[in-house]
Amino acid sequence: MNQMANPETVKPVRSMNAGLFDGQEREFLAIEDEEIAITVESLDLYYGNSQALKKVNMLIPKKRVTAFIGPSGCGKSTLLRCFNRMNDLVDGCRVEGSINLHGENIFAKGVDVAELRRRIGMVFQKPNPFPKSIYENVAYGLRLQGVKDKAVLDEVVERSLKNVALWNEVKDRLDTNALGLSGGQQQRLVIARAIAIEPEVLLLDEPTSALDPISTSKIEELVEELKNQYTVIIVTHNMQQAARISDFTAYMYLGELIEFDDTKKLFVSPANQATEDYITGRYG
Ligand SMILES: Nc1ncnc2c1ncn2[C@@H]1O[C@H](COP(=O)(O)OP(=O)(O)OP(=O)(O)O)[C@@H](O)[C@H]1O
Repeated sequence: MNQMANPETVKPVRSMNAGLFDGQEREFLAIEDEEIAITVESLDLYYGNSQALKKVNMLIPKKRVTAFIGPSGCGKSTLLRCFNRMNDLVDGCRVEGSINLHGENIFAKGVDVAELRRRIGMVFQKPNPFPKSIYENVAYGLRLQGVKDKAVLDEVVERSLKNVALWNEVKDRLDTNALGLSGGQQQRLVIARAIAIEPEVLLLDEPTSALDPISTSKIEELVEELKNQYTVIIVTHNMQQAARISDFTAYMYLGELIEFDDTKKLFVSPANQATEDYITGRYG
């Protein structure tokens, strides 16, 4: 699979998808010009006898948003969960191949998985705040690291909540239970909890699919901000969302990476017929 389409094979812009990019006038990004955060090489993953990922090769650019799209069951979440070795928790799951995070193989013997998960934060479809105060949710990771200084904790809690645009909504009730927040607020809180410990990468697994449109657009705006500091990888079923917020998109099908490219390029001028069928709604 070629990571990038040959410019000579680029077809005329399809008007149908071009509309998704109104107001996004920019040059196509080329993976070759990007600093790479994660390198996936020849990755196979099996759940028991069933193969869920097949020889996936992929470069994830640093401080960009990369979206994984594809039909249900194609392996998007499985691949995402590989990056912080969440699949280790699944009985009978086995991987072959490698994933390098800034040059280190995360599957190598001796890798500290807890430390890996500190470096690679994850947010799930359903917001999962702890049944603790708003403050303690954000301070949680730092407390685990042994930070006790109240001034440090206060500063990080405030900064993290400001970064997710939640501070003004909660600053007067930091001691109340986080479960009392709305779903959209909970999801922003969970993202604040993830960034409080300054991960390098943020994995977002369909972070807005349980949210209303207003909360969804707040999270999308937030993702735009987050990429200034973090490498963001997002699984989404929503192609408009991928078009709105991602820089690069990976289209997966039946465990294989079919196409990976600049998002706009992939949507308006895909190199692969299977990608085109999917993004134009002809799939299935
Ligand atoms: N814990 C598990 N045990 C066994 N098989 C699994 C497990 N998790 C996923 N699978 C299988 O692996 C394949 C890929 O699933 P995965 O959830 O990664 O796909 P997906 O593209 O994220 O799907 P969706 O969009 O529906 O969330 C599917 O065939 C699924 O049934």
